[in-house]
Amino acid sequence: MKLLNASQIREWDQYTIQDEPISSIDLMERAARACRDWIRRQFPTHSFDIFCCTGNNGGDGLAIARLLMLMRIPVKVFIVNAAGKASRDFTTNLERLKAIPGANIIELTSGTFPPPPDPSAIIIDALLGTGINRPIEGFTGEIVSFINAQSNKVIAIDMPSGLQSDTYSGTTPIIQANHTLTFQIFKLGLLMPCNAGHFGQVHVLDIGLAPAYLTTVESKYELTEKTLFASFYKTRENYAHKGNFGHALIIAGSYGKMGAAVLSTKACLRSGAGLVTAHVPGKGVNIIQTSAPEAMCQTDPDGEMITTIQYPLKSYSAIGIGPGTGTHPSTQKLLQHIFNSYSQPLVLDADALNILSENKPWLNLLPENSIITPHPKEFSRLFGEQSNDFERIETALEQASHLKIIIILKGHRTFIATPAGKGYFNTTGNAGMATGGSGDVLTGLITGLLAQGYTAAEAAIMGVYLHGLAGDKAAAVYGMEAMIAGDLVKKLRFPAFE
Ligand SMILES: NC(=O)C1=CN([C@@H]2O[C@H](COP(=O)(O)OP(=O)(O)OC[C@H]3O[C@@H](n4cnc5c(N)ncnc54)[C@H](O)[C@@H]3O)[C@@H](O)[C@H]2O)[C@@H](O)CC1
Ligand SMILES: [K+]
Repeated sequence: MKLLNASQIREWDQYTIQDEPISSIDLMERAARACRDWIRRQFPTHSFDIFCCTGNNGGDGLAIARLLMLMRIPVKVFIVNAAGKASRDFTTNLERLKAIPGANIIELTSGTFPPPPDPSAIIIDALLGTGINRPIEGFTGEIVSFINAQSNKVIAIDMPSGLQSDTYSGTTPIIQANHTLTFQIFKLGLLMPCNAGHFGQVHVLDIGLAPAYLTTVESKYELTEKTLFASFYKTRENYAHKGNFGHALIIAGSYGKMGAAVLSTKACLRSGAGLVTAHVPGKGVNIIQTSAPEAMCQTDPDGEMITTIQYPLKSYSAIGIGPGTGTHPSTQKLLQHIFNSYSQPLVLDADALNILSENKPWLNLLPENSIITPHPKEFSRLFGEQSNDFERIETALEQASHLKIIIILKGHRTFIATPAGKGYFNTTGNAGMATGGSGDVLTGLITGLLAQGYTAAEAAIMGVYLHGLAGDKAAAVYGMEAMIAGDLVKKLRFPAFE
């Protein structure tokens, strides 16, 4: 699914209004009904204090208030800056609400604050949505602070008021919601970790915008969903043999960190690679051969770390380097040798990234379409400190296109930057994956996908998606706390496509 910016979303609304056709007020009603249904399902016994400004987000709030009242649910409506310029659909919805007997509508002007809400009431924030084009100030800002100071649950409609959908919002007054009911599609601002305290849990509500618009619109960002995965996925031929699925080499491990080599080798085997070889320190041979008997093993002349490769690399269709290798100068020298002698894409993680951050000019030696998988700290060590998450993904895109590599910025919504200038946010995975060895599994998996002939961008997107999916399956069995990286390997599954 493409991600759209605020002006594209406005265009999508207008497209739907003309294409369906549907009037703007009826589209608002459809959005309000979707919110009412969600709210009723989640909070069937609560009362609601609904805060509205006078634009279309406020119009949504008024329509939700009316729909809840019609179900005999207690609702209070507060209109903030009632004297401000009202949108047409806000005005229509205000008339409709006033026509309901017993409608409790309170207009708030500068300096008048509402009484504290009933402790069991839920606050609905329908102050401002995607129309925001400047920081919230003045009385509206004071109302935002008033809402944030209450201990009541807050549901934001479309966007938490004050939160920009496309850019960094800074430290101006912004609603801190427990839930955000956003319309039709994720917004960039609802994917950024720095905004997590504002959006809470995000629920995308289908308001029936015309799907045809999405096929015509250009977007820099996309979500990795099953349909995207399916568009890359290569079905296996009945007569295929192991030679069709590449030979992956995993260079990993050091004394005390052989687990990293085991995890990435096993994940590489589960990726579907035809053959997998693990290059490990001499003393690690028994560990690998016992725990991953399906893999072959090359041993380093050094017993405890990786220093030398004495065989030609060109017979390997993909190489993954870094899990648990350490950063000893001999390992660094080997890495430089590989950069200079291997021309196919590499997958680099963990200590390989630490080595790169100590030798930044080597970034320019990376074979085209190599894949690096930094977490935010590793990313800063490689490319400098960023002041916020929006800046970080922009830098990732710039560096991916400058260095002609794929950058996988790991996090809750892992971001994949491609050299073509496109960015993908992953939709699978959970906080249980924040555990040692999880990254090693990802490295092995992506290396194995590359070895099978998937392009670097495809391997990165599929690998990250499958890795998260395995995490979700592991969390369903063990819970987020008890799951460990080895469970990700066990739970790796390719989705079934009809
Ligand atoms: N047909 C449509 O366009 C639909 C729109 N919908 C709702 O409409 C919202 C967008 O509505 P609007 O474009 O009217 O915008 P908003 O309701 O988000 O904001 C209203 C107006 O406030 C002003 N404003 C901007 N920044 C401000 C600030 N910091 N402080 C105070 N005022 C500020 C602007 O003039 C803006 O147009 C969406 O978020 C969604 O909730 C939904 O009803 C679905 C259908
Ligand atoms: K809002």
